[in-house]
Amino acid sequence: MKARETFQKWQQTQNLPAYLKDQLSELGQDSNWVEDAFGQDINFGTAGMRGRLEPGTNRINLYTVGRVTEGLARLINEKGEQAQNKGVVISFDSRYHSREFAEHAARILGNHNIHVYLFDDLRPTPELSFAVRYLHAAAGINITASHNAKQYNGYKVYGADGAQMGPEDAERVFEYSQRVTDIFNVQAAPVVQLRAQKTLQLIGEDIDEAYLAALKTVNVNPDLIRQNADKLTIIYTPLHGTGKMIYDRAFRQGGFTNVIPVPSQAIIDPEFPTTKKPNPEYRDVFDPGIKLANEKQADLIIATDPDADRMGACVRTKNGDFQVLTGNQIATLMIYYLLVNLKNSGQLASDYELITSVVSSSMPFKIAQDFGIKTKYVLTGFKFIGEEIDRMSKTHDGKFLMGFEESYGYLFKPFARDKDAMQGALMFAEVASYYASRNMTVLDGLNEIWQKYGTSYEITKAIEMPGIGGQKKMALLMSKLRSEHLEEINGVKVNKIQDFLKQQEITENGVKPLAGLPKSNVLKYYLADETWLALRPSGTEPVIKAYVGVNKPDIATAHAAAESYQKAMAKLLK
Ligand SMILES: O=P(O)(O)OC[C@H]1O[C@H](O)[C@H](O)[C@@H](O)[C@@H]1O
Repeated sequence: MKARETFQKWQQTQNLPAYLKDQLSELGQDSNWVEDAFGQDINFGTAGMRGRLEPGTNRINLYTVGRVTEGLARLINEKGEQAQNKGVVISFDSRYHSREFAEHAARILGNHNIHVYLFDDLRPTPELSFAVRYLHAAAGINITASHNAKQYNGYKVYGADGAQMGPEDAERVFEYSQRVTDIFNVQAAPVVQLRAQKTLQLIGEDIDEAYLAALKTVNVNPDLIRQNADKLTIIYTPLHGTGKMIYDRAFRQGGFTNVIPVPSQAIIDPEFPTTKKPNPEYRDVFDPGIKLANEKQADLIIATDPDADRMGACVRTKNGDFQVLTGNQIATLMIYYLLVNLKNSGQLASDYELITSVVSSSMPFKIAQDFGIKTKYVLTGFKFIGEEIDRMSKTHDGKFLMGFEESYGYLFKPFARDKDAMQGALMFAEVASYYASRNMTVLDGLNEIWQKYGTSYEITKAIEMPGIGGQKKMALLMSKLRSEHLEEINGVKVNKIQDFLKQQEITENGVKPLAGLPKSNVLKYYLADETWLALRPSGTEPVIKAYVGVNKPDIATAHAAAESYQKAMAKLLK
């Protein structure tokens, strides 16, 4: 059906809630919006479905949530009674309509006789991942748009292993959802009936306790933490979201006794009023934390995004200012600390494995290789780290030590199979304790690592290309660059190009197949000066991402080089 016809059908639908009707008449004035919102069905990206909270088949609303849940329900029904009884765990974040969508999904699954465990209140994404495994459920759903702006919501789907569904399963859920002929008529059973039948079960504190018990296993040197607890004051912000539900107990039981929340950001609020985007990548989200840190003379601020899967940190510099660390820098500090600790305690084994994405820093890999452990690259999306952990657990080939992505995602203990900001926060606080025990700050620690391994510095830039026009532009740019086989960038020779879509590796000696990873629209360039560059359209936001990683003798040179490469990339994307 054409976009306009579908739009008209929505306009004529009687029972549409008033807020959607209002949005339809307001936004529907713009024909580009109609084309974008109704021209296609919203599909799975890097981390499930994500879109603006608006009417439309390419948006997140009660109907698109209903349709995809119906797809999941049919898939589970097809697997049979055992899968139905194992059930689905559902959680939600602090966004507008999150609870409503979660309950709607519960009622649709219940209508298919599928057992549902519904969290009684908002909870972190990693806790949902943990709960799927803990309850031996068949699947999980989380209603969240993670770190996106307040206008967004989303739908993450998990498999029985607790990882977000990989592309094949997600494709099946999508396919099944496409069999729904009337998006306005997906059947949902009444809550009272589902409760009476015991098909719908509420969960909450019971899972919190189990998750907290698991979180106790994350820190590797509790004595060190205890001995240095007084030296460390941590300011913590949940950025108006789910971290609020668990952080206090998690830090306290870990031995971190001086943790002070940022009051204005510890209010659960779908407006995210203190930020433009509640994303711990950005300096402005730390502003209230910096103010508090100055009052309390704290050197470290930890932030978790609204669904508490991303963790970021801001640290005091020598001149008293504050600096936001990149996800790569945080991961570098963490892996170095972990490996030093393993070595010092005589537990370092060569089958430990570090997993990261092809667009993350090469520094943690350099460190891991120096300590003689295994390393593995996967595509962007924590589900691929989840898949690799699953492979290891089945084959016993490799022992999971850490997974990370430059996008502020870390995991250490596989009781959760998605990035876990609570694990990240506990580990980073331990890293800070380690340096405090040596009368150093984490920035001193980073400098020490750079002196040993050389300075690596990465910048990721996201260039906005919204709507269907933006999608077309991104596709054109990628295919143009793909065909160009650039020989130099910014005056430096390109030694190798990896094309993850064509699965080819291009060097001056010709074209070789690139094996080992599924197809993905990513181009990666390796340059003669140890720089790598990558380009890919984001799977969670309407942006194209340009990644630059340089390796230089010192940080000032590295900064300058990375900026200059970013400018060169921006020109390529004109
Ligand atoms: O670059 P994108 O496709 O937007 O994805 C960026 C990140 O988004 C989410 O946080 C996913 O959970 C991550 O796995 C991913 O790295």
